[in-house]
Amino acid sequence: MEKNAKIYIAGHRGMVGSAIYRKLEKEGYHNILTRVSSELDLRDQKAVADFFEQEKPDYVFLAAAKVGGIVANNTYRAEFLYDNLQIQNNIINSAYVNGVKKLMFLGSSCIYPKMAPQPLKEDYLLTGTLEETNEPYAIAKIAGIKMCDAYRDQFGCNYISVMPTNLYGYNDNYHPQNSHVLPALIRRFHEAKENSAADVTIWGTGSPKREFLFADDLAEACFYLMQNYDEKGLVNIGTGEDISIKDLALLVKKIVGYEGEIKFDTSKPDGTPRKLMDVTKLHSKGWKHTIELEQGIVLAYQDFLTKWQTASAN
Ligand SMILES: NC(=O)C1=CN([C@@H]2O[C@H](COP(=O)(O)OP(=O)(O)OC[C@H]3O[C@@H](n4cnc5c(N)ncnc54)[C@H](OP(=O)(O)O)[C@@H]3O)[C@@H](O)[C@H]2O)C=CC1
Ligand SMILES: C[C@H]1O[C@H](OP(=O)(O)OP(=O)(O)OC[C@H]2O[C@@H](n3cnc4c(=O)[nH]c(N)nc43)[C@H](O)[C@@H]2O)[C@@H](O)[C@@H](O)C1=O
Repeated sequence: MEKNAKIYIAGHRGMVGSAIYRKLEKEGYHNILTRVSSELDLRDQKAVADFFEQEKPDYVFLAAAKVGGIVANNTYRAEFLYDNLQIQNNIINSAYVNGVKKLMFLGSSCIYPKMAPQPLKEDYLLTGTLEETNEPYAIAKIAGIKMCDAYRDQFGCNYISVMPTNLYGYNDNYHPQNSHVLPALIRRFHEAKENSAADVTIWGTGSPKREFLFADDLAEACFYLMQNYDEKGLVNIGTGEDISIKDLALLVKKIVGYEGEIKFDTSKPDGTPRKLMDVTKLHSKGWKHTIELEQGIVLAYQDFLTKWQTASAN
């Protein structure tokens, strides 16, 4: 990407989009195009077509999506399917119509079958049944991969698809029900410490395993792959290491400094038992993560504290 290229980050206010924005700024890119959802609803086909026709971006990072944790995915099933299909269809087609040089589509590790062998290799896509709680979201993400591939096959578009593992970091969503596990635990342990609560309840059995990548590391990978990867199909982005939800809870508890007990609410879903990424392809392209889990949680907790204190002061 040339330093004066016009680069559109869809979803620049979100956790991932804001990390990509910081990375591009740090690298000296100054022609970054952004719109918040209240200015441009990416589900609106005409609005997106007009925006692309007017702005003619050179490159696109597609990091806008309806996103949430296991309960949000399972509750807002229609929105996770409709919004995500609309957003990605509108952007990918408008990018083609307006001659975008390269586009990156962000999927998710939930595209893989629930019971796929571990670690998850890219060629396990579409080899089995999906996890029920996030099937609508996963189907939208699989359609996004296939859109990019079909536009490459038929029209020669250089559109690439990356599949991040579970993410956390600055600007995360700390909603008590709709967030992902890591921000949810940071908030719950923090509030329990502040209120001297005797125990903290976490969802499910604690036995599922998840892999976590700090969003700024993901942004580094996205930037690297945008310069060095031009292939059809998909590439996993992760660390290649995972942890049980119970051990994750113990780690967050330690970092936050909470001293009470942990309880499990087994009426809440566990979801996929394990989704460890095979990162062989990513490493072979020349990129590896740098922020380890404990260090990342410390950074995320500091970010949470800053925003929490700012919010309580207002
Ligand atoms: N968080 C995670 O653990 C993971 C995320 N991903 C993927 O990474 C990408 C980014 O996720 P993340 O940053 O966590 O999500 P966030 O929820 O933090 O950000 C999503 C962004 O999408 C924008 N958006 C949503 N709906 C619309 C709409 N209708 N019109 C315009 N903009 C819209 C929002 O814009 P605004 O702020 O202006 O409203 C928001 O900034 C997504 O594709 C997601 O699927 C993949 C794996 C894991
Ligand atoms: C990124 C990814 O995110 C989702 O899939 P998920 O990996 O299951 O995500 P999660 O972070 O919500 O949960 C991980 C595990 O943690 C347990 N858990 C414990 N306590 C809390 C808790 O308090 N909140 C949440 N959310 N989970 C909790 C929870 O029961 C589960 O076993 C999908 O959106 C999917 O589509 C997707 O792409």
